Amino acid sequence: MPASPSPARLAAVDLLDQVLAQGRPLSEMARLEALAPADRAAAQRLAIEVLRGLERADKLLKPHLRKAPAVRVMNILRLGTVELCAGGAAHGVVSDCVEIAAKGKRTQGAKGLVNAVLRKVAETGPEGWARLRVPRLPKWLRGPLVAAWGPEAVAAMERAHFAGAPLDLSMKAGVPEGLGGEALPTGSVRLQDAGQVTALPGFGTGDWWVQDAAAALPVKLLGDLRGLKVLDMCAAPGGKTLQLAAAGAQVTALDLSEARLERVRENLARTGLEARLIAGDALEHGETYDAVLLDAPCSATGTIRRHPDLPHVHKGERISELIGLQEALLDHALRLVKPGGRLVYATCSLIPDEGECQVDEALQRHPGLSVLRPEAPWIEEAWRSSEGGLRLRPDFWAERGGMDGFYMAVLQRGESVGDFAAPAG
Ligand SMILES: C[S@@+](CC[C@H](N)C(=O)[O-])C[C@H]1O[C@@H](n2cnc3c(N)ncnc32)[C@H](O)[C@@H]1O
Repeated sequence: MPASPSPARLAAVDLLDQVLAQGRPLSEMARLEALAPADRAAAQRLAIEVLRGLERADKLLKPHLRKAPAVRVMNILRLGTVELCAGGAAHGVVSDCVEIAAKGKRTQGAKGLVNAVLRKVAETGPEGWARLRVPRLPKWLRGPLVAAWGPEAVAAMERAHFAGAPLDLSMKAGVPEGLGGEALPTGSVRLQDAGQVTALPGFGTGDWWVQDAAAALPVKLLGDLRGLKVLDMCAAPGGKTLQLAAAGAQVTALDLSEARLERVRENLARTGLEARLIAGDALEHGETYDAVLLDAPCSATGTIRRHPDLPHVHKGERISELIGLQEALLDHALRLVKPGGRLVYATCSLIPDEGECQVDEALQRHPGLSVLRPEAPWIEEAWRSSEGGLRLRPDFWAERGGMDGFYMAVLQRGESVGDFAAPAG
């Protein structure tokens, strides 16, 4: 009887098929639910490592393949190559990959190929790996980013994507005993090799939540929120809702997706924080607030170091539609904030059309609108952009382990923006 391959490796190949053959993101992982938590975490980690190193793996495999094999066979080979080049024990990796091929009707015939190719990769691959260039972003994204930030900055971003990301946590109050990690100047706690998140001190007691250090900054720009009525206009999965609630605001968390809002509900329950939840289209919401946070839907290109599947799942086809939605949401958010109140506009995008340009254009559309210069000891001058916002990039804080790409600006409305006429009925 053939030996069973490791469940984590088998699931990692399924995940790679899902992303690279079906164009579905890693976050849709229904099939992983049957796995033990440690195997699920290992499968995700392996799939992420392969996606980060995909360009190198394909270059190393090419000389050993006379013609391109079926996608699943290629994904088995990619997994084996990345593991071997990261120092994985050749015997275990090769025999597991052969067993994964043996398990599938359409891959059984490629068992011999998998065995022969991975044995060759085991001999010379690890040395060749280090000589290959840092994997590049796909053309649809690289072009606009080079135009915006220049070739050197984009090369630095690619190095940050390839290096991956540490785990950043936002604290509800103090840091729980035994958590360890580095206290970042912006207030987050950073763990370099965290392992299983649910096993860390303070998870069960809801003392913190996972949130990239850059993603934690837009809420900080809203200032003192104690007792204020605040709208989180695009709230799910809720990292910023938790921050707003922990800062003492009376929070309304709104999101179009009922399913994603469920994640906000779970996060509130775990942390013991409170917010009013509304599922619906923010463009139809008509209440006014002391402050509004608009963390708008976007290309999410700032999160590629955590989500290397993203450039394979999206090819930029939705960006112009997203830019239109951001503009409509920003105009509407201005009507929902009381005159004199603050609105923070944010996106986890590296594309200026979704950040700097949105604010520039809003200033032209609304003569009563101003951008407030954010002031805080943790703000670095290099982060400031000309229209008054903050631009964060994955290549910043390189010595500390980077940060997600983000854009954020604090807007203050005057009287002339115009109020929202709630739909009748
Ligand atoms: C960038 S995510 C928000 C992340 C969230 N603020 C956090 O920190 O966890 C954008 C969210 O906008 C929601 N969304 C998209 N269009 C919307 C609309 N018209 N009204 C309300 N929410 C919308 C999406 O469902 C998605 O959850």
